[in-house]
Amino acid sequence: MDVDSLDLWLGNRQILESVSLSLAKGELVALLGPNGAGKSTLIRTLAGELPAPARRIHVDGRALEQWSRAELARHRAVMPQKVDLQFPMTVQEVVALGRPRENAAQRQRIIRALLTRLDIAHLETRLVPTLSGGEQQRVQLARVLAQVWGRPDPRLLLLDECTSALDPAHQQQVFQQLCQLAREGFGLLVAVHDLNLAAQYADRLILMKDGKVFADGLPASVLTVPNLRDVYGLHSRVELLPEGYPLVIPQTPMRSDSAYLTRHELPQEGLTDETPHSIV
Ligand SMILES: Nc1ncnc2c1ncn2[C@@H]1O[C@H](COP(=O)(O)OP(=O)(O)OP(=O)(O)O)[C@@H](O)[C@H]1O
Repeated sequence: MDVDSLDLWLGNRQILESVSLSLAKGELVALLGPNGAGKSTLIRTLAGELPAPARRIHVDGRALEQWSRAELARHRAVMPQKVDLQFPMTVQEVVALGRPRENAAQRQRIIRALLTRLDIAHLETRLVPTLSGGEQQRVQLARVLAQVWGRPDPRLLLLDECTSALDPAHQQQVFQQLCQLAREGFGLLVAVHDLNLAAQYADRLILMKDGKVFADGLPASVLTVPNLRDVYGLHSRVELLPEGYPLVIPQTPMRSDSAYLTRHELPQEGLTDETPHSIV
């Protein structure tokens, strides 16, 4: 997938400005940036869900607007940030939604494989609305993966915060699966807030700010102290681990907003009337 100088307006607001990026097969790219930077909007635009100007987005060399909805549905899968399922459907039924026209035996094989990969095989017959937030997130990921599983190229996955509700062990497990998918030839663009998870697993990071690409490159070149200060307004320490990727240790938000206090500056006796509300 290639994006060339993409602008996007919603109503009278410009949300994306001159965004250019590429995503190759076999590549896991993490999309980073503060709240409101434009990550979800970019993912929805690349997915064909928001109307983009013509010839700005190419999938496998062909302009996005030349793909039919059915073609796109077969070749890319999208996991939105929020999936709120209220219907009393089982895990198996929800994952099967990702593969509606497959013959029953093959569909069952795919579902089993995905449930095992995402550590939810034991939940197969449970009703999804009764699951925990993290369990539901893994079910939705399995449903999304079912759409593209075993299908021919191009296989593109656009995932918007697919691990935000997961405990650290399951975050690691899901990202290991995403790396495995990249090795199998998928191209993955994954919006994520966890900088260290992104640094650990992504081949490349794209850091957004105010609807623009601020930095795009290897984790160690993107997750730098100045970049984190300029994009997030965050003081941080960054250490290069022996494993070869950076570790970000967030410190405090910038002092320009005097409402923030470091832990050592917090009042010893609990909150007082003088304590800024923003630390409550
Ligand atoms: N339909 C819309 N109309 C107007 N503005 C919108 C619309 N959808 C999103 N926005 C705005 O676009 C900006 C980018 O939103 P977006 O959801 O893409 O950010 P994000 O980087 O995914 O944020 P987060 O990390 O909080 O999920 C925000 O300022 C948001 O308020």
